Amino acid sequence: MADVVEDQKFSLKEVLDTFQSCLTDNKEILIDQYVAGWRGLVRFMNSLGTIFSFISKDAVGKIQIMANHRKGGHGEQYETVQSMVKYELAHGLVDLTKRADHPESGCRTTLRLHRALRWLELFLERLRTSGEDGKTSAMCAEAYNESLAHHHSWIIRKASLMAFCALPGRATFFEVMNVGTPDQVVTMLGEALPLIAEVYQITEELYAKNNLLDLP
Ligand SMILES: CCCCCCCCCCCCC/C=C/[C@@H](O)[C@H](COP(=O)(O)O)NC(=O)CCCCCCCCCCCCCCC
Repeated sequence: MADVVEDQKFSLKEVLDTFQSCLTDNKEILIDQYVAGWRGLVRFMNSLGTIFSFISKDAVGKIQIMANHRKGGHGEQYETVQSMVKYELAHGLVDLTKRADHPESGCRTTLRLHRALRWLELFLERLRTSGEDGKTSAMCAEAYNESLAHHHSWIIRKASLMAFCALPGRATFFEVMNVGTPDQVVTMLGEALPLIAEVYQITEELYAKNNLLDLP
């Protein structure tokens, strides 16, 4: 796991830059950069406390699956989300209706991260527009209930909502982001969000077009 999540100081700028660099000129999504964006986010989450380790563990597992696809014999087919979808569908490498021979397909793994990206977008938007006394746990829970919660079991929903209660207040949260003053954080969020939303939208449309939005 050490090669997946290194112990470096997190900066939100890094996520902004990484998600920016994952979009090619013709709007394809580069998997290396997409996965690197998630690595940065997981690193940040780890710095918030061990209560988030069950989330971190799942995310790291998925990051590792995608890294393995890239390192594997067909790694070049996994350069972008678009080429991955084309390759895996053409070769019958995706379990479409029930989990069977391909529980670690790139398509279903990316779908899980993709759904989490929607949570991130909703959460960051709430953080950006919140007042000084805004409650991060409530913002996080609202964003979760509007997105990922629809795809999680009762027990995962309960555990997640409990973990969110351990989130630090807005001021501390902004400090840990390591970006600068609260105003600078808000500016950074304003710059990062349209890119995250674009990456999400492109993936959503690609998955919808290929009937992949409900992969088991
Ligand atoms: C900062 C607070 C962090 C809040 C994180 C909110 C996301 C909550 C996700 C809860 C996942 C619980 C663990 C288990 C999940 C799996 O069941 C489930 C389904 O997988 P399966 O089909 O293979 O079984 N997995 C998933 O939905 C993927 C979850 C991936 C979560 C990645 C979360 C990374 C969070 C990074 C936070 C960074 C905040 C940055 C703010 C500037």
